[in-house]
Amino acid sequence: MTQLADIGVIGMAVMGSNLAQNFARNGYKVAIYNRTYARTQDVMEHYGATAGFIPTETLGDFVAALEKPRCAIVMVKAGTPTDSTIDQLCELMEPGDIIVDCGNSLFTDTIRRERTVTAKGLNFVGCGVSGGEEGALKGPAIMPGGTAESYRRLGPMLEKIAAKAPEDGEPCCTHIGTDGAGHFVKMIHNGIEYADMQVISEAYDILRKSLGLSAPEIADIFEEWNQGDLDSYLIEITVEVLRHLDQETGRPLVDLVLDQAKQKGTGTWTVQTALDLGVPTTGIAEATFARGLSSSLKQREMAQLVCKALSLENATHEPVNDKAAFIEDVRQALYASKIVAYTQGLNLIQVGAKEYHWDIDLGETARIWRAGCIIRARFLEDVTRAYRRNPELALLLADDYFFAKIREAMPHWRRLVTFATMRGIPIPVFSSSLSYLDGIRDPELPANLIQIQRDFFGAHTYQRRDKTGVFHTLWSTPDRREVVES
Ligand SMILES: NC(=O)C1=CN([C@@H]2O[C@H](COP(=O)(O)OP(=O)(O)OC[C@H]3O[C@@H](n4cnc5c(N)ncnc54)[C@H](OP(=O)(O)O)[C@@H]3O)[C@@H](O)[C@H]2O)C=CC1
Ligand SMILES: O=C(CO)[C@H](O)[C@H](O)COP(=O)(O)O
Repeated sequence: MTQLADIGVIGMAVMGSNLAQNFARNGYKVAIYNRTYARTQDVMEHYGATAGFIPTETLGDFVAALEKPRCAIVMVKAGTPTDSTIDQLCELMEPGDIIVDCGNSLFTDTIRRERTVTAKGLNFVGCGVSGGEEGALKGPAIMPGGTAESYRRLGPMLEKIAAKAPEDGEPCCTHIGTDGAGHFVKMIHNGIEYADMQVISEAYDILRKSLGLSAPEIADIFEEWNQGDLDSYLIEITVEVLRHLDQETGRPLVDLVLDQAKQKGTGTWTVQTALDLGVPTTGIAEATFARGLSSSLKQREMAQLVCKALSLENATHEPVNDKAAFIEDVRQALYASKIVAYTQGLNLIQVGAKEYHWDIDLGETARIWRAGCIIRARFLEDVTRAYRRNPELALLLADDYFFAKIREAMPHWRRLVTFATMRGIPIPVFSSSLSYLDGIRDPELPANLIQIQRDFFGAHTYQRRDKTGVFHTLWSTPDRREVVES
């Protein structure tokens, strides 16, 4: 009798085919399926011989090829394609089987899908996977949601294919929480990814515009930074990218790439969720808006024309006297802004967990981000330690270790933000992160004025510093008497 598959993967594009190979390399028999069969054939042609796959042409064949209780991973385009694949699977699978969505699904979709699928007696796990093409193949960071029971069955397989942290060899996979928790955490991982990429880009921009450095020269600086606190996958690939020369022109490829950043949506979802939950996630928001600004072609064209006509294109040109000190200012601003982005992202996870009743362990979350995923960094070992010291830590930057780092960065950061502002170099995340810090530490924000303006035009009431209660001033009466609201 033909051996049945331990697990199946649907979707043979980059992520699904690599994930399937990863399972096979780890000793699992894997059934594979793709809507367009040619893609499955292509995978078989390239990897079939070594991988021990069971190729299937129809979803019915795919389901029939799985050992019971069946475990089917869906790795297709997020949104409607994922819905239709899950709907078709529900028709073919049996109670007790598990459908695992490993795509970048919106967590609220996952909550909805889990309800629908479990109502049919099947199990559903929304599972975040990060690491891109290479991670899927060699070991991604895996963020599964769903029930503890599903994790008992699925967890060992996922932990086996997950990345292992270099510090202790632990798998970068943990049961994040019920229903949409895994996709929620993956979404915020991506939001932090946006902020991390933006701060690296701001550093690159300042270095080229202020010091006139070439891409390979900036790569040398980043390579040095990668030996210290900033050691991370994103800095590492930036070094490679900045050194890469276009084969046709011999020029750095980065200089030839259009400055218009695209996005698939996870950053936007993070910001929308942050707004819904009222969590200030300014670094991620500015990073997302910066991508939007770069792609606002008509507006950019108009602004460039107007500024030229008004001779406003050049702000002051403060010279850089001490190049080494300046580069250190940039490094410190990058590091401090990164601490702020993580502070905000992790705060959003805390608030989301409360709202959606998930028991999310932030130390565990940081632990599984240490390897495999796009934001992997030495830094995450320090974040893990901070939450191990205090699992309830409400503000990462208030942890002793990170606060000391912020304190050290502060003069460099302020100097750099001032310099870039005077020079007219856009630094949306460097500057908004500094403002966030200045705001969150300020015992006297101007929100008192906003409250009283709201009371003036809308009778929205206010509270007072000097006594308890809720108050309203009768602004439209001649004596403007204050009344106590019940
Ligand atoms: N690329 C990355 O770095 C990462 C991607 N992800 C997520 O993983 C998932 C897969 O990503 P990726 O490998 O890049 O592939 P894509 O997101 O480009 O999706 C392509 C796959 O989806 C299938 N598909 C598209 N529409 C349908 C449909 N209507 N019904 C059934 N199948 C359909 C395609 O099948 P067909 O060949 O027939 O068109 C193909 O297998 C996505 O959800 C993505 O967001 C997660 C982490 C990282
Ligand atoms: O999930 C990922 C990595 O973790 C993907 O690479 C993600 O699609 C990248 O997002 P965007 O296309 O919006 O930049």
